[in-house]
Amino acid sequence: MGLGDNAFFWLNSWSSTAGMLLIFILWLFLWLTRREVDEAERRTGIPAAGGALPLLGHLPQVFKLGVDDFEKKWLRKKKSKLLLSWFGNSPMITVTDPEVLKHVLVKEFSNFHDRPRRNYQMTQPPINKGLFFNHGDHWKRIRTIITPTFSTGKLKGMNPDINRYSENLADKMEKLAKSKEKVEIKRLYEGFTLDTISATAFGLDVDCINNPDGPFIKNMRSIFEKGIGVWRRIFFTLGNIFPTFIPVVRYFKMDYFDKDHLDFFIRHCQAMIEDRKTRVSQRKDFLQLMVDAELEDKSTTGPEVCNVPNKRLTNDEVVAQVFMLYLAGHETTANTLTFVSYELALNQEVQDRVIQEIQDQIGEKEPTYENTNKLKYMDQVIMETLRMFPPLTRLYREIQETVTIGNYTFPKGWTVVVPVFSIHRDPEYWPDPERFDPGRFENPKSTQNKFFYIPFGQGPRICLGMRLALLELKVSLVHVLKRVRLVPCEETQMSLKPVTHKGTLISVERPIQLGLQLRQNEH
Ligand code: HEM
Repeated sequence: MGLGDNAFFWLNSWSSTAGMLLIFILWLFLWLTRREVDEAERRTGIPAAGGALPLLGHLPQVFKLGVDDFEKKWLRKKKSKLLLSWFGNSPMITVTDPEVLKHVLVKEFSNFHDRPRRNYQMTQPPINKGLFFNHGDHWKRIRTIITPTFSTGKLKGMNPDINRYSENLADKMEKLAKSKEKVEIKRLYEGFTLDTISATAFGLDVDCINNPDGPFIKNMRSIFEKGIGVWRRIFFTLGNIFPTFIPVVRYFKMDYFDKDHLDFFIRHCQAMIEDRKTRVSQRKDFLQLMVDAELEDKSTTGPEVCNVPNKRLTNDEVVAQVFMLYLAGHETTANTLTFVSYELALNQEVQDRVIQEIQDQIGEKEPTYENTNKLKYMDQVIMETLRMFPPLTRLYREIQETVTIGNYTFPKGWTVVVPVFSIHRDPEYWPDPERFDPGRFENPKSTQNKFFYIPFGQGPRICLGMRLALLELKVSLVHVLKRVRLVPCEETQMSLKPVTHKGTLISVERPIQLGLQLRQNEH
């Protein structure tokens, strides 16, 4: 054997040894992962999805199937209503059992009161002081302070603003109907919800429907519509999957929202707060109510002492709450109006009944908080739409302390996922779930406190703006349906498969287009 042969022999045997070592390491990792999964199943009493990979967990399956189908596949396979899975190295417990959900969202609330802390950790101040991101005593204090700003009396005070912008919306739709233009319906509703939230939050008259290029509203649109860009998306995904990556996101001051546009909003909001503090204002918008709440009790210590039930909000906290109202109240309501309109266009007999009810109950009067309460069938239509298209498709909770519910153990620090969209389309609770049928809600009690219907969440962390949203939805629909009939056009998809895997908010692949017909020609 020559020198070259020798080298070849060593190289050959080195590479086969390295290969063996690699296989062994891979096997070891797989074995350790398998052991971790077995141990987690044993500890929690909850079956785990198969095929977990080292480091990645079930991510490859989630990317391949979409998160809802991934969960459905394994829940079915394991014949279970709870499922364990790993997103990277974050353990998740998916819960679809209404009985267990009752405990998670209400009965054992003290153990599940927060959304995962990574949401808060990956959002920069002051925006992370908003109610949605807040946790523990901070959340409790802020929720207590701002809840009265959504009282029945305050909502009634906002009714005239909602009517004004609904009227604008109906005018615009009437014009479009006259010119026989088909419309991308969500664009209109987004303008309407931005107008309404600007008026109710700030007292700002932006008239986004007719004047979409005003500086403030252009800025708000940019915050919500610009998207977060590739790099930020990568950083956030990594932070979500590997919590150890969160300090990197924080170090680079990565924010979910575009910094320049956000700074514009913060400056604007702070100037308005200063103005409201120095001038007596008659306005009863959210900004004023929050500034008043801050001034109500000057005797208490600073808000940093979170377990003191004081009623003071700092300027930063007021800014964060107002921003959050935009964030939580804009897209959710616009989406719901879009899907209601889509279903009414496709189900003309339902639309006829809603129109008849408006005529019977409201007639030529202005829609108000009181008289819209009489629109029982419209309620059913809205409820059924929220069943089929819940704007928030998933809820998340972080487990505070290890707790046992029935036969299951929920370990501290793990995340509970509530797949609202899947629960709302589960045939066990909703026969023929793909069919739009407002009749399901004929008896409103049939779904009250039932944890298989949770479009606004449930328990102490339920949507704070629920009643405002319902008022906005009903008042605007009254104005619109008095003037125009919603009809399908050539571009309207006859069946809609919502997208639920691109984040928590529901969306559709292609924008929904509808036709509009003047109602005055109907008689
Ligand atoms: C149809 C419209 C809406 C739907 C379906 C909706 C749904 C939801 C859901 C599912 C949650 C999470 C609940 C949970 O985690 O248990 C939530 C939270 C919240 N929503 Fe809404 N929402 C809507 C409109 C609004 C509006 C108009 C506002 C205010 C202007 C608002 C303000 C909030 C706030 C502040 C939270 C956070 C509550 C907390 O963490 O304590 N929402 N909403």
